[in-house]
Amino acid sequence: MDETRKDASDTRTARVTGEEALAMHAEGRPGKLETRLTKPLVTARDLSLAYSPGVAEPCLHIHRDQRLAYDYTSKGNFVAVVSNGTAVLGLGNLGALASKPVMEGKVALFKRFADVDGMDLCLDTEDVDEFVNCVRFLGPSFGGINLEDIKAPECFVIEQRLREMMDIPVFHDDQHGTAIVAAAGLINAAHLTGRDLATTRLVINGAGAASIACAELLRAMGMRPENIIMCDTKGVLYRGRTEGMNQWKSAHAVETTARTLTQALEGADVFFGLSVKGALTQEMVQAMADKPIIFAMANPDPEITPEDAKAARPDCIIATGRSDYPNQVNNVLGFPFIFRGALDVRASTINDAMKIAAAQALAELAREAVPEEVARSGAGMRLAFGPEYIIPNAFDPRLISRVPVAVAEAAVKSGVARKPLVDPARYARELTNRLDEAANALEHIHERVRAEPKRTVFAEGEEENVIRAAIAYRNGGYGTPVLVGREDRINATVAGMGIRLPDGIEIHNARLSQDNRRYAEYLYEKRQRDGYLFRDCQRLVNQDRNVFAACMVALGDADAMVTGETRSYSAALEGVTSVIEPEGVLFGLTMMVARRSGTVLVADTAIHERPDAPTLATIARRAAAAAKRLGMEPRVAFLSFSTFGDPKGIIPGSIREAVKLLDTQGADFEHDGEMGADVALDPNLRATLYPFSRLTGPANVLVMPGLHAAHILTKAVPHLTSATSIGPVLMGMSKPAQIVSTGAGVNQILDLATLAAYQAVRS
Ligand SMILES: NC(=O)C1=CN([C@@H]2O[C@H](COP(=O)(O)OP(=O)(O)OC[C@H]3O[C@@H](n4cnc5c(N)ncnc54)[C@H](OP(=O)(O)O)[C@@H]3O)[C@@H](O)[C@H]2O)C=CC1
Ligand SMILES: CC(=O)C(=O)O
Ligand SMILES: [Mg+2]
Repeated sequence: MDETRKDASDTRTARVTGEEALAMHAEGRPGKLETRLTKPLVTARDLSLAYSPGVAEPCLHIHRDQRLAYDYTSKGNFVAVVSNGTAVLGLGNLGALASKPVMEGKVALFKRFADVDGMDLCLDTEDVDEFVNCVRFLGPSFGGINLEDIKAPECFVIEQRLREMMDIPVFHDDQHGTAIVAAAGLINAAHLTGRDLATTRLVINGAGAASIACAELLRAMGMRPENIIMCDTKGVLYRGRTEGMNQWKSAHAVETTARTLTQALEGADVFFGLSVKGALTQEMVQAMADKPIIFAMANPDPEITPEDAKAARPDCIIATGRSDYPNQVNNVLGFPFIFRGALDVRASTINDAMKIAAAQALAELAREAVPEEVARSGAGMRLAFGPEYIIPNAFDPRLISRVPVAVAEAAVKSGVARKPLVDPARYARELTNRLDEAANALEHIHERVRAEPKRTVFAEGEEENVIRAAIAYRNGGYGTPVLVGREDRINATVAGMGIRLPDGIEIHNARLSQDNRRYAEYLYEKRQRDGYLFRDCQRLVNQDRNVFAACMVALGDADAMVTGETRSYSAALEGVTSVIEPEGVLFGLTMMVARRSGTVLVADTAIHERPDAPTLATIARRAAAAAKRLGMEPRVAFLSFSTFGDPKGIIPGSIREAVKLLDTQGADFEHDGEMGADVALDPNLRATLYPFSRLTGPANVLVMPGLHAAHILTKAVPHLTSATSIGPVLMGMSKPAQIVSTGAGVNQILDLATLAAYQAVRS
């Protein structure tokens, strides 16, 4: 993995270091997965229902009718990701155990992008019979089998035999997922360069799982076999070659005089790299036809970098398998959505019709006008159909409603669905609801900042977590971090971390800064009638890093700031607001990202201990506006201990007044209250007890009656559930400044630094 350098010509985004990747995997509960219960198991009654004796009922019903397993168990939404680690990405045979991070990652992607549950199974055998038996006997637990990173040619035999034996979809992702996504990209790249697939000349480097499947799918889509030349470690697969061959390679051997990749590429239209890092040279690229199409898909490092390919041939279209370059041709765009569609119609298999439908849906999506929230996310990328955007971005919210529908319809038409697809339009709507728009929006916020990088001050620059966050900020392409602190202290901390401070991070020592006088004068001008003498201002600028950092932002020497790790929230806020004034009502907005109920915004989580009615109404309006910016349709609930007058109390009075104020102001978003949190979040409860309530779904903006309740809710929930809490994000400052909670970790600091930078992008 490339480490830390980033220069102006580097168009890559979201870069991470190996150290960061290790830290992420080790943090908290190691790995990326855990099991979550979908039913309560609290009381003896729960136990009697979920386990003995109650569990006997579904067992007996399933015994009588196997199809009922889909009604009474997780089978229908559960996919096994199975590998023996013989071809882990492009890293080679790392063995079963070392493949586990990738397999956990695939399960995570299934969940994140298509709400498919999964389990990684790393099988410690290279024996085909053992592998096949192991998987076939596990079949009853799963609705589908996703084979992953098993090397050729064993993968072909394993998949074929399992498909014959099992009545659920068995899909080797590296073969078919890759082929589907690469085919979609090629359809569009050929269109852009005026090529007809029937006459296009393709060279594939690699003759393993992914390569053979790509060649087969492209043949099925109209490419001529003689126009596809495949190479492996021994060179071209030509007719008559005997060395290093097998029956799958032989099926793709062609009549040609070319013997090496270099010779094969002379005049070729397209290169597919499904081999190893660095296999394609600039000289080879220069020998290709006009407007060459280069898909360097080896992971984690491509056959050629986009920078090198573009330098050799500025007219090329280049794609890689990575998330940090434009045009990611990676099976992540395929397997989550293909299984989603297959599972939803209980397909017995994933056939060619379903694969082609998926490829076409992907290709068509890239050609459509890009919705605003996706278009504005481009970091140096042109997110309009063209050479830099031939395939949708993995975070495109339209993928979930398009690809599974195409796959499910193809399954029904080709006769492999065991459940009808009654109303495709309704199915598409249900699919959209499976995706958490707000969680997606966070990625778009990050992308937006990458597109307009900002100079952000990290006020507590001597702290290790702050330094780590600043490095991640810089490596992520969000802009230039400025650490406030003493250079020798910062360097000592960095040395203690066992790393070097990368270029592109600035250090400003508040005590020695040449700007101090300017900052002190600015502060004096502002505060002279609030009891501050000039020397007080000088002392504050010299000694209080929050004041110094805030002056940098206020005077335009930086775009945004983040602080708070070492000070109490109120102390940090006092320092910052002595320089940067609030605009209107200042409040804290916390984003609770919960898988089950979606994202919920909570306000005010930072400032007002007991907000009055006008303040509550303003907070609600501004929180609703923030929800809209995140792509949510706001449903605002004013929370209380009482619901619509029962029981009575003082606080509900001011809440009711706030609701009335919004009504008289003609607020253009759903709002209601006062109500308990359960009533707000459970529309069924509301429908039964309070049918007059005006909210049309679960509340997604919770306006809290006071700081006590807000603080307790947002601090307790992440510990009690799997929800993630981001914030409080300070809303209503006249310049972008964010304050983390005392003792915040690297990710929290980075999150708020990025959000501060985003506020700078928008202002
Ligand atoms: N972007 C994406 O979505 C995907 C990318 N890939 C990438 O494709 C690559 C191959 O994966 P997969 O097919 O599963 O693995 P396999 O092990 O099945 O196949 C690897 C193939 O690469 C060939 N190869 C290795 N080194 C070279 C070289 N220097 N020159 C030419 N050929 C070479 C091997 O040749 P030989 O037969 O002679 O040993 C073999 O045919 C990996 O880098 C992987 O990350 C895979 C799936 C998806
Ligand atoms: C993306 C993937 O599956 C691979 O590189 O193996
Ligand atoms: Mg793979």
